[in-house]
Amino acid sequence: MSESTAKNSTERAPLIQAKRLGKSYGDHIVLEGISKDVYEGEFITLVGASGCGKSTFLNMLLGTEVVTAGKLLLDGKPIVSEPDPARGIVFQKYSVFPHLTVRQNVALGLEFDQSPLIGRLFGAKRKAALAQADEWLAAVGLAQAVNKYPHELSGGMQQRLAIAQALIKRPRVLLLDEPFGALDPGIRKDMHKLLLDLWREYKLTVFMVTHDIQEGFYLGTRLWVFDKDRHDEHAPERYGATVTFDLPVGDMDEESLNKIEKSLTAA
Ligand SMILES: Nc1ncnc2c1ncn2[C@@H]1O[C@H](COP(=O)(O)OP(=O)(O)OP(=O)(O)O)[C@@H](O)[C@H]1O
Repeated sequence: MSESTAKNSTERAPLIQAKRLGKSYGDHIVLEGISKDVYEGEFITLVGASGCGKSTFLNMLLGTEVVTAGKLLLDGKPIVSEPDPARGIVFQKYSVFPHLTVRQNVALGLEFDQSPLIGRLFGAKRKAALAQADEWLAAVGLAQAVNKYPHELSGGMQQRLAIAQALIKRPRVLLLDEPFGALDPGIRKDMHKLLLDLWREYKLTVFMVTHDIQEGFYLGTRLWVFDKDRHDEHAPERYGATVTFDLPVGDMDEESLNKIEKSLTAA
């Protein structure tokens, strides 16, 4: 990984750049001073205490939260403050239409893109969208479930559906906000394998929030720890969190690991 990072930095421009990035809600500073370059194909896992701003960071990448300090660039340009097919997101909770089949739910992403006013395609275009949905459902292991309704799926299957919904739009950046938090350990393992396979096959750049540090180490090529590096006891909202550790996975020494675990349990 460190070798590829060195190669990246000499040959390619970063896909995403955060420059002194910060986010506040009124007087509440949530994030501050984040300066990072991320290259295409990296897999960043984000860990940190609850409420420290991990989801807020993902939402700025997605464009649903505006940047309030510094810059956040995609391909050298500020991220527009609205969702874009270049960035897909998968949440822990599923967002599906219960009255539509699995296939229809996945095709819907294309229908809304190509027909924003009514969210519906007809004739050959609709057939093509349904065929693409089937391809993505096969890629995530749901080929047998295309005609089922969401309530007929297990938790793991629903999360596979959520991933297919995001991927049908061919995002370059996949944002995952604790996608496997609600799944049993065995199912989680299957989902890890699926995610790694998809990441490699489609050369995705992934940002994934997790509360499970082991998951962060196992899946990521880089692990970011969000924490405050300055505190004001009398005004806790005066300083925001930043990325206090940026670790190439695999290069972890015991001292860093102890510091991370301490910072995660301290808050
Ligand atoms: N729309 C908003 N308006 C005001 N404050 C907000 C808003 N969204 C988030 N916050 C605050 O920003 C802080 C960071 O929230 P965020 O959800 O990003 O944390 P997190 O690290 O993802 O937490 P968790 O791990 O519990 O999901 C919290 O204090 C939260 O209350």
